[in-house]
Amino acid sequence: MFDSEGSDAFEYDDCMDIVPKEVQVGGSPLYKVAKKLGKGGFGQVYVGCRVSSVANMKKGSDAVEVALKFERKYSKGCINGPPFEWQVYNKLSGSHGVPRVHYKGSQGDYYIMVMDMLGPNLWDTWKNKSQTVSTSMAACIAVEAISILKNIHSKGYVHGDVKPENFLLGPPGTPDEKKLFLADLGLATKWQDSRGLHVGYDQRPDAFRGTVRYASVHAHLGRTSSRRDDLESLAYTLIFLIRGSLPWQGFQGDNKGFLVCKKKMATSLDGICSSCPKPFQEFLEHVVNLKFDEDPNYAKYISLFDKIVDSNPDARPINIDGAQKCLAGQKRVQWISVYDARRPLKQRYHYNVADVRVDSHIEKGYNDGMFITSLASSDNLWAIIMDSGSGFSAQVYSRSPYFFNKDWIMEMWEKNYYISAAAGTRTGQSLIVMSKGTQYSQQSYKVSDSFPYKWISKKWREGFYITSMATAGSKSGIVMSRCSLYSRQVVELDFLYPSEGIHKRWEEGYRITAAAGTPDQSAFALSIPRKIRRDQSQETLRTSTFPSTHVKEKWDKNMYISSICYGRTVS
Ligand SMILES: Nc1ncnc2c1ncn2[C@@H]1O[C@H](COP(=O)(O)OP(=O)(O)OP(=O)(O)O)[C@@H](O)[C@H]1O
Repeated sequence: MFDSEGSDAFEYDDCMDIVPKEVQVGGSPLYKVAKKLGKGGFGQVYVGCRVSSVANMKKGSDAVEVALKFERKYSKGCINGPPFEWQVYNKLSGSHGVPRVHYKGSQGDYYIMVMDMLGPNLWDTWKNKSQTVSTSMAACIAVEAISILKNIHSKGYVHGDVKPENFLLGPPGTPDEKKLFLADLGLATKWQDSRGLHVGYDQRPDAFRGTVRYASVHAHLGRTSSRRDDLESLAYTLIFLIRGSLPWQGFQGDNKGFLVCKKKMATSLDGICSSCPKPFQEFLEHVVNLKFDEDPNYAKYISLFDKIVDSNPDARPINIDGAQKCLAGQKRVQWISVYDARRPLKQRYHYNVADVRVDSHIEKGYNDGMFITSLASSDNLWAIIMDSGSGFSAQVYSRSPYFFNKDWIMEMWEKNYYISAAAGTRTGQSLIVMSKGTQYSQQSYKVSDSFPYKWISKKWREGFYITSMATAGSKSGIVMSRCSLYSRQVVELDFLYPSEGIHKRWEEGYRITAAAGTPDQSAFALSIPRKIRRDQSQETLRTSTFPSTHVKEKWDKNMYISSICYGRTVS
């Protein structure tokens, strides 16, 4: 496990380590030491067969066959007493995806752990399966491994040596044979101190711990381990299992670590992931961009593999219960609607509106003295909110196959109309509404592949405020206007609904003034209005279907939709 490239790189002299023939430690029954199961940098693992029982044996620790992990006293990892791994197992043993340790103690020259007997590791499985695993198997390993790392991380630890050899399946022929475990906690470290704070960052370029082939670039560079490193190693593990190799294999000699690191840094993500299905590259992309102390979004990573994990549980080669639990508490919500307290007004909503019906709904609203105030799109159908309280004096709109049809917008700007609402469909069409009577004096918009925070900041400095936001697929369209409506503005952006952020902002006097959602992000512009209205209350609602009954209940309380967006957000 220490500075090794992979299990194929190990060489041992079996005669050097003669483990006892029988073991009894820490009040355990007596075990006969049988077949060797595996061997790593420090430890050797054998099957132990129970030959006696002890009084009051706890359930689970009465197994007839166990795994015995031997570590030589005074070896590198045990200079100051029992291996550090023991302490980590005290915290993690038996929790989701971690083998259970029943007894531990020393005997003769060894520290010995008695643990659940498990099945083959993923390295052996990979070797026996013509050195590649199916996409379906890799996807199941991915999601379940992410949930196991989430569990280990939630207890304050980083595993530190994520690789195929350390993932074990349950024993063949038992109900656990499709269950995944992550063993070998010998290189675990704490990322969280006893007060729950993140450990401090440091870098010691000479201090490498881990396995060269799967180590994160940060680990190569000697940076303090944090959760991102386990996830990066997991990404390399998965890619290795699918492709059968990684681009930095084959270096030899004293300088190997350095050369591997250099190659890792120089190889593009496309190059590392070539011939892997897209979710694996997306996963790698997410995790290599994690900051030292950033909270990984495990649920989000798991959902990247949604499309390639078999929907039929029986067809899955690995059990993914842990991953599903991880997502279970994560209610998927689609609609986010924002309500403002207003003086009574007439408001109307239309949802699931197909293109052909857009004109008739809008015309009817215009005839009844209403203007469009918010727009959204779900599954290429439109949601249109119209009301009588907009203050607009005239309005035009345009549906187009492009996300923001520049020519039409320029033409309408010339005529003193300003964009007052916009929405885009998953496939890139847009519906743009421009109005007169908006209180805007100048306007600018930007369409981009990622949220254009830099551009927004620049525009803020020039006196513009976000006045509309829309998305089309993963593209964002942000409209900013010079106006005297607000005195300050901020943006809350999250993979989830940024509940905490929004509540904090509300307390500071901000109100949501624009919202947009993509399949994996939601964005809110929150502003402090210049004119303080008497009742400034605001509420948000997240629902999986269009909130038609809720809207009516809100109207009864004089709360009216002020923004609405649709995005597959997770809360
Ligand atoms: N509980 C278990 N049941 C079955 N096999 C096991 C068990 N624990 C470990 N093994 C086998 O023994 C191998 C080495 O175990 P482990 O990784 O714990 O030892 P190590 O010396 O710390 O190894 P490394 O050098 O890889 O860190 C594993 O890859 C696995 O094949």
